[in-house]
Amino acid sequence: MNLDKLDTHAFHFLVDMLESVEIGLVVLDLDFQVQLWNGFMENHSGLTSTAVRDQNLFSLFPELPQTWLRRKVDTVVTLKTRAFTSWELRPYLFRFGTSRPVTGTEPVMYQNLTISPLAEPDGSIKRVCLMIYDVTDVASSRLALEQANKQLSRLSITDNMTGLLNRAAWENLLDSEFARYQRYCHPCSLVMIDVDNFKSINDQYGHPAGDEVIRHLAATIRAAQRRTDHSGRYGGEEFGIILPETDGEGAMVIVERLRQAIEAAVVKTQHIEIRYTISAGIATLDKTIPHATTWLLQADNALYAAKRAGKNRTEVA
Ligand SMILES: Nc1nc2c(ncn2[C@@H]2O[C@H](COP(=O)(O)OP(=O)(O)OP(=O)(O)O)[C@@H](O)[C@H]2O)c(=O)[nH]1
Repeated sequence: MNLDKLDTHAFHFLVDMLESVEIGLVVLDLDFQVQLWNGFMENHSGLTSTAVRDQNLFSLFPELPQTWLRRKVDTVVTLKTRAFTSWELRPYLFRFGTSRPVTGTEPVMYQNLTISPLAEPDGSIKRVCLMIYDVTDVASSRLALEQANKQLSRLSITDNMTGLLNRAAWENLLDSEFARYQRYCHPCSLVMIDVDNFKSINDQYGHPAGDEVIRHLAATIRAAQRRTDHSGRYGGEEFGIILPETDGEGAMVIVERLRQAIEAAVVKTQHIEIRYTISAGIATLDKTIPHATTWLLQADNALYAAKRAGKNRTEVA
């Protein structure tokens, strides 16, 4: 655009456009005194251009990231080039509200920011222009998509009925804990748990009541475990718990506490009260176990030994 040839009329509607454009425009001198503040900035900050004129930006907005913005502006002035920051790196510069909040986040306007050097006729830089773009819509759909993807990946590793890990996800962790033992030799125990006489619970009270028992056991396991333990639903009424940093004795204490809690519990469902018990098998890793599947087989064998020995008990491989 050739500014020399601009008549007063053209100048007037150019200023009008700057005032009404849906982008925030702020001109600052090198001491961060505000020289220009357009309509977008007035509307969203609630401060008129007269009120901010010649005021220091950081006094007006003490919450601005001062060190960061000064460094950015320094680079723009020194290199005489534009700088750009996307909302993904810094969600916003000015904390403005929005009428279109992003689901699950606070209602702030997401912003992209461009900082441009404004050259004087002699080529020197004495001012910069901040351009603030409202990208809340873009951010909103991107964040919603990310949330949906996160939920999908959570669903793909979760057992629907119990909320514990499903078999595939749990077996992956079994493999990783086995590999970790090979490298660091920290103690690690595996527990397999099965509801006793579950078929007769189903037969006597019905399948939905059987499901309640499965959910009850899962909730009791979840409540008993440490954050570092990994529990999963291995099959119908069979569960596995991996106990990192736990030797055989430690595992026995944990499992016996769980077994006794289950023995003492009552599952109340549709006016019936169900009591049930569990059997458990423990296998603690040692150097003779060649593979994760062998480890699992040992815990399973211990579990069936517990069943054969009369149920409602824990056996060690
Ligand atoms: N309600 C319900 N039952 C299930 C589910 N998955 C498997 N089952 C049932 O669980 C029962 C398992 O029975 P069995 O493997 O014979 O074992 P059990 O009766 O528990 O006997 P022991 O293991 O020897 O104590 C079968 O009747 C399956 O139909 C489920 O998700 N919900």
